Amino acid sequence: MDLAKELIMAVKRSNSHGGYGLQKECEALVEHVLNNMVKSQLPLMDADTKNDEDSAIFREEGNQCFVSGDDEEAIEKYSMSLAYAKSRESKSLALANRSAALYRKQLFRECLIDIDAALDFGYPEEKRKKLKERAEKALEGLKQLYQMKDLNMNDLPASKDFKTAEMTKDEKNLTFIKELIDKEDAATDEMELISKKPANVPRYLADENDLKLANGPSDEAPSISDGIKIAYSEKYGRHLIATKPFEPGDILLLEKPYANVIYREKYYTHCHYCLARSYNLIPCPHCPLSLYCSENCRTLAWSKGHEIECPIQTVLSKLLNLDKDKIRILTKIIRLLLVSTEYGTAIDKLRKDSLIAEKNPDNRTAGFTDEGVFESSSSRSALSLATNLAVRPLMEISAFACISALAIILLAKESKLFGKKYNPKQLKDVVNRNDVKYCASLVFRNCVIVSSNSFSVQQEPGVKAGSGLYVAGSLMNHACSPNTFRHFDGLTMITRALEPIKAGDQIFTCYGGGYQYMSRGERKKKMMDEYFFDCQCQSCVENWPTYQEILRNHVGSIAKTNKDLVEKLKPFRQRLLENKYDIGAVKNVLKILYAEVKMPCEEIVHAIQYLKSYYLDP
Ligand SMILES: C[S@@+](CC[C@H](N)C(=O)[O-])C[C@H]1O[C@@H](n2cnc3c(N)ncnc32)[C@H](O)[C@@H]1O
Repeated sequence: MDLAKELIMAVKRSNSHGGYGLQKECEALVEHVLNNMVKSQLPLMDADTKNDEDSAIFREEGNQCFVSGDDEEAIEKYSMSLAYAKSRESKSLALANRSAALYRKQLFRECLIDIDAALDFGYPEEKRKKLKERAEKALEGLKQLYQMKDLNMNDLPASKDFKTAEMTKDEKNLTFIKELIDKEDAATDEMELISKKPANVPRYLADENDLKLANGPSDEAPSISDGIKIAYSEKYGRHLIATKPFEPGDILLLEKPYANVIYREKYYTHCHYCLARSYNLIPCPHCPLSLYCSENCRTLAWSKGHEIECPIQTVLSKLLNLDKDKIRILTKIIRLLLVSTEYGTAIDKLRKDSLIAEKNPDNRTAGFTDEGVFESSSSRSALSLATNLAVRPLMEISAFACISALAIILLAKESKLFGKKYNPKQLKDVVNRNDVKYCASLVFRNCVIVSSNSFSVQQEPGVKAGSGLYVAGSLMNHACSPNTFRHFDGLTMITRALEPIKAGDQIFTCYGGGYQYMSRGERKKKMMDEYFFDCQCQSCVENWPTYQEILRNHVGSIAKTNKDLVEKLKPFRQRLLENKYDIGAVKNVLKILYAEVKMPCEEIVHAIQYLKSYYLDP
């Protein structure tokens, strides 16, 4: 058996449940791959940089989309053009063109911000007349929009979404737009109208006022409700068990991500830092790949990793033989390394902490801090998440080891994480340094941790903008018919009860293979291939029909068989006919139905859809 295979087998044999207990084996494996990699010819590392030629190409593509009436696509292309633009003139052209598409999309506020920025960047004098006319029309449009909404400018709500501090420099100054508005009094009102963003308060917050865990936070895991405990068993690994009852809609987990990244396909539509959809993206001044919704996000991102990631990202984007999945995993493992080592300043501290964590033989409390807490922001807790190393195929472990070695080479060559940037000749020595070897083992562990534990961040229903590592959320096991569902407030993941939950029930989430849309065979295969377990949830054991089949065949319907129950539900049905978002009525329907009938049942399926729409509909 060759050495690499022997090292992989050692990793598999380490048989640790979570991320701890395999440090030595991981380090040996990645060290071996790293040493081979630096001895061989490294791939050409060309950087994707800002340049006016590419900016012009994307601007032209944007123009074609604009002419064909596709404003969304045009805005995205113009954002690309802005990101690649090097000269002030190219930036002004991209911004001016984006403002045209924004105007047509009736995004008047965003249109005005772009016009102002275009003028600020020195938009060519001979074309300014048209731009200023657009600004006047956009201002008019904005006023009409507010009148239509019957909103007094003074009533514009200063919601929690209105982040004054996060407005871009251009938003705050709006110098040129100010010049357009001549009367002083009017100018104040109109400037207010442009800079104040109408609040977009989610429906549930209007009712609930604030997001709060049902029963408050637990002492052992503050992101989890006090009515839930962390448990461990051979069959389920770590998992969550209710110790108190919950009603549909109750918040069971409320958690910010330990680390998050944007998906590549959202680079030019979403903020790289907070993952919000933005039509006014502003670019990183150094690379053509990262854009932000505000100056505040741009500044925060720089100090929280982008300074290190920026040069790596530009090289990654041009590396041959790297498909989308490999780039995605590389981005995630580098981000996780940066967060856990506090951007390279705490490598030694983390190594010492790992030694303490490795000594805990108890699978249930693996990753608990010295204070006995499973903490969403703690590196010790994050690095304790399930790795599935013992059951992963050899090929996958070997691919992860190669990806990890590549990550370390990129970090050593392109960033100053290890003190300075090293040239190819120096790499042989660098990779044998203890801190570098430790980081190599960490990125390898990160590969297996993120592949078993990441959640997609969906701030708008159905739109997966990026991926986050939610440490406490990762303790939830999967069921194809889960008793919870998730939604997002910014980056915060909110997990709510979908049905009445009893003390003693396990808390399940769905990893993506729901019974509603997938056959049992497909689901079981997905769970085995991606998460290495044989799903034994109720919908798998009983082979429930899909949603479509339940609705088409009226599966389990009470309409004809249970007249008393139908009568009991009548007042709530009436309320829902009048207002589909009457959450009190939905919760009552679910409580009554679950007490008297079993799934699969057509009426429960309907009620679940009402519950989800209340929290998920825009
Ligand atoms: C996100 S983790 C969940 C927490 C994990 N049980 C632990 O011990 O940390 C995902 C892994 O948990 C295990 N798992 C998840 N759902 C399961 C289920 N329904 N039955 C058995 N194992 C499950 C699988 O090993 C899966 O790869």
